[in-house]
Amino acid sequence: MSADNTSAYMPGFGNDFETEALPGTLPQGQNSPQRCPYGLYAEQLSGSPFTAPRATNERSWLYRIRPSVKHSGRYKAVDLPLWKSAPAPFDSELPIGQTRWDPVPYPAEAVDFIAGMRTMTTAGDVHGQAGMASHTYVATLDMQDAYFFNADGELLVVPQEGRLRVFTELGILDVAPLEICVIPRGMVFRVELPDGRARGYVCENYGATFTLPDRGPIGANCLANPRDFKTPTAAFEDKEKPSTVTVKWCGRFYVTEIGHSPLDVVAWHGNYVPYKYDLRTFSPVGAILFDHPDPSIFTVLTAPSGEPGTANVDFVIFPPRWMVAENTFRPPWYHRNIMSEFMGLITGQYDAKEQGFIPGGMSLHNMMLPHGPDADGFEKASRAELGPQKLDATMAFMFETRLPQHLTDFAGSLETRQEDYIDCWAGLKKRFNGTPEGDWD
Ligand SMILES: O=C(O)Cc1cc(O)ccc1O
Ligand SMILES: [Fe+2]
Repeated sequence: MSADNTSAYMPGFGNDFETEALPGTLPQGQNSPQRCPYGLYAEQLSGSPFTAPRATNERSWLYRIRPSVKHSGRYKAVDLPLWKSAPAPFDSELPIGQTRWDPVPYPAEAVDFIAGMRTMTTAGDVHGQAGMASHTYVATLDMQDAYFFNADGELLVVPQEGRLRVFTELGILDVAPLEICVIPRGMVFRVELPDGRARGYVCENYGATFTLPDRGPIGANCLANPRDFKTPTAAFEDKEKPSTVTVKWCGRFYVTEIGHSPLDVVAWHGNYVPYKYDLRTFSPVGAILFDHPDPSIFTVLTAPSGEPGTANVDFVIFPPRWMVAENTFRPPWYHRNIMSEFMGLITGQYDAKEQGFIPGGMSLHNMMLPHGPDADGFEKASRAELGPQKLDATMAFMFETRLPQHLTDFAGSLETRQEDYIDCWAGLKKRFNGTPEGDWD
């Protein structure tokens, strides 16, 4: 392990960072000296094509004890049947419809962060590097001498219960509920569970990497500010022990056995990096006179597709905030959406669904399927006396993609699926009675 096995961070989003766990390990003024300091090997990890425009060009230079070819032997196929990849249309026999689940229970057998991954939805095509998958994870076992990397996309991890200690090639991320982290495509890592068990959500993004949304007329501040993103300083393991490296590659899994830790990067520089972000540092902007804006104002990170304004996937949150709009139905309006909305609740209550959507739970409102506040929510919001009101101690989020999200068989047959979810709208009455006031009795 590096010096003292603690995590430390550098602020900024998309920066060109440099960091060394031992002084004097980074070559200066060049990337590939004839011999690197300390006898380290130089290696480039590219997250974009070499020729990508400067604004989207991502790569890091890693100075490591062994080159990555030594962390990869012969691969053999392994099965992780609950981690699914697109295309998997109609993996579930369930007809289309609004869907909601209570939290996935912890399994009886001990599983680590990788074996504990359960795919709920898939969208797009992993082979075409477009689309995403929504997962929930339930983990009870540390990855000790077990390592993993995902060639299929970056992983945006949203802890809901229990902290995660994510050892990556570039350093250590300590992540707690109400924080998130992003692990880049191809980066080796392992996850420990300081609280013994952990549950949360993962967005696997097959497409272009997450970036900060443009703010337009909002200006240079608010929403997610770049300095609140934290990238770890270099940390390494110099560990000679029988170990496994599992790889996800085009939807399949392979394992290779090696005799040492692959987390052996002593120093690195570059902009292809893991990072974490505290959702409490998001500065929401909203309606300060009337009406309910589109939820895109709460976008933390967006992964663009090739089409302007049309995200491969957006990561959107619904954080604590003041509601002040006058003469306004304040919860989300009823709507149908070309994009597909997978939601989770980290803590508290969500204003459109005060009952039934519980922390650790999930919902899916797919392409063009109607949804909005439940009958109780509509009733309450339509009659509420409208003073300034704080929505407090709450944090919901959404993975919203331009592509339809297909349910997995696991999601469709999960025992915590609420078969009666649709009934939450049953009590919505006809109020139209031919008079301008309508019928509010
Ligand atoms: O469906 C949802 O609850 C998410 C959502 C919230 C909102 O404020 C507006 C639109 C929207 O899809
Ligand atoms: Fe919605």
